[in-house]
Amino acid sequence: MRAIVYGVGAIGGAVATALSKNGIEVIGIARGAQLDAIRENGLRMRSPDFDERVRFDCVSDPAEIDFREDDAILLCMKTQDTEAALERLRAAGVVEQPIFCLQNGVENERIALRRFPNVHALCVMLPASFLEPGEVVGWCAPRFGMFDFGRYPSGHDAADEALAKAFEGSMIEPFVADDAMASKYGKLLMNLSNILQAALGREVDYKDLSERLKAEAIAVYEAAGIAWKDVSAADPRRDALMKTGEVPDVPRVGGSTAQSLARGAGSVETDYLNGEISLLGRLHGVATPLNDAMTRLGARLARDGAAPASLERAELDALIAG
Ligand SMILES: NC(=O)C1=CN([C@@H]2O[C@H](COP(=O)(O)OP(=O)(O)OC[C@H]3O[C@@H](n4cnc5c(N)ncnc54)[C@H](OP(=O)(O)O)[C@@H]3O)[C@@H](O)[C@H]2O)C=CC1
Ligand SMILES: CC(C)(CO)C(=O)C(=O)O
Repeated sequence: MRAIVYGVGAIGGAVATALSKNGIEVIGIARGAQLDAIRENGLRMRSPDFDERVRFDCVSDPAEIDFREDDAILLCMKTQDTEAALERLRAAGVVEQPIFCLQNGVENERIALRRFPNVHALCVMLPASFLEPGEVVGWCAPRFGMFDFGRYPSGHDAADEALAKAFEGSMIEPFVADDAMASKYGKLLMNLSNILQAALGREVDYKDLSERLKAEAIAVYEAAGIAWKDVSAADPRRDALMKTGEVPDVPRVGGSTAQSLARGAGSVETDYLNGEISLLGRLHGVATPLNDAMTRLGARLARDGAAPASLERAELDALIAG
């Protein structure tokens, strides 16, 4: 198998590192300063017990790749960038190769399945940061993280087995699962708080709001008949594989949404996180006022170019009350 890692940020960087170090051929697709840095010096990946620079081929567009039958395409960009990326894959002649969605939320698989027949869902349990070109940090050890994956919408096939083999013994633990989407719906419950952390910062207590966001989502799942699995800290697999630690001289800004704000990316993924709950709520007649408010807040913070932790808790409470 050859891995095409499309979007070499926090997750793509960790994946490219784990696979390259495991002897798998990797081609990254990156852009901007990240592409320049990787081409010049490779990618530095750090975690609480890991600090290495890996080198792998990196291109700026799928058109530069001579695609092969044994390629696995790993989508590692934010959801708002998926459609444009898939169009570039289509233009490059990709048709049958398996496309794995290593992304939060549950919409990427649907976006991909409109265009490609062979789509796989992958639940990413791997907290990582990408803040400087050429550098990615993972926050867990002894593994960077673990993945549940299988064919979309359910089941698994030879492509999943091949990807599991590629990760076997690597810094990322693979789990082939017939119900990977249940893990992804479970993961979405965690990601509903991304926007709270991005707006308020890591030091502020927002547990009460997290619980309310989750309660709305679970009510929506019940109304929609959606199955979900708990992949949070309560997942016993985490004990042996994923202990959160410190990385010397690297401050932790926060999750993927906070990092988008910190990098001034100009967009956040909130429409596909809290917005997914709003969408499902509207489709199934369940009110989701807090997720609605958080979706609006995400759009506002991105529009304003806000920094992470730019809102006081009292301001947020007023905004929710309003
Ligand atoms: N970070 C984390 O801890 C976790 C993230 N996730 C999920 O993983 C997914 C990826 O997140 P994350 O790695 O944090 O995101 P990042 O923003 O760190 O990385 C995505 C990278 O893809 C690049 N990219 C986007 N579109 C293209 C394109 N068309 N061509 C080339 N490069 C492109 C982006 O470039 P640019 O910066 O120029 O936009 C960026 O470098 C998201 O769905 C996220 O929610 C899941 C679990 C944990
Ligand atoms: C759960 C969490 C917060 C881990 O970093 C994540 O998935 C993200 O950052 O989007």
